Amino acid sequence: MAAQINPSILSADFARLAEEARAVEGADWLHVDVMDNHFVPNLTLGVPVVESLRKATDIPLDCHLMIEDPDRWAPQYAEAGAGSVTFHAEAAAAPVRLAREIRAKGARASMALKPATPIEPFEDLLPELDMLLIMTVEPGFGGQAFLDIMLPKIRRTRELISRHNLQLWLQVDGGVSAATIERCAEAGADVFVAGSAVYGTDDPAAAVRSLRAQAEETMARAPWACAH
Ligand SMILES: O=C(CO)[C@@H](O)[C@H](O)COP(=O)(O)O
Ligand SMILES: [Fe+2]
Repeated sequence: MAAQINPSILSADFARLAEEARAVEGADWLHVDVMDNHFVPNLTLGVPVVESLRKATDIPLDCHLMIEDPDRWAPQYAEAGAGSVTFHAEAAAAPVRLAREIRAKGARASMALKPATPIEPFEDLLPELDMLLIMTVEPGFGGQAFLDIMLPKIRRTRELISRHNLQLWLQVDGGVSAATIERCAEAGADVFVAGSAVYGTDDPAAAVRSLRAQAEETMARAPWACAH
């Protein structure tokens, strides 16, 4: 079973984003953290940068919107060229309508849960999504410590995906590194965001390959993956 590794550019050099995208050649997606300084206490980038990044790399863009009012703004990221658009459940007024609008624009629809947000209330929505993002840190910053207390939520989410026989990807985001990726894969994640664990190294592309090998080795013996 394939693991997907999505380097987060939040840990890259924003003055050299095109070069930093080239530095992770071979990554499955480029994770683009959009922050508005309202939903989270940090400000990063918006649609114009996504449009430029789209022209600068062939790696598909995985936009993680940590913004208020995604119902209004999220479709514009699909139009800007994002291959996947993640909105936060805590910020969306109408998540089903928003997921359908993102899909209608040709992008994969994804929803994120902050650490304190349970998965169970969203069980019936899962068929409307292509990916679910479980935050393993509080959103807003890279380089934070992984929250092990999120592992049960990853397991419960994987169980829901299996029970309903969904093709939903399960992404983890925050503190994912060589020290934590195996726990995430064992619990049921199959898409892994890594910012500081990739861009904090001398060879980001090698870090991507190494993380993917670790995740796939773990998935190969994980009961949930064998049941697929
Ligand atoms: O969305 C976020 C932070 O809010 C993440 O995508 C971080 O950018 C991941 O960085 P690391 O924890 O891997 O350094
Ligand atoms: Fe993110």
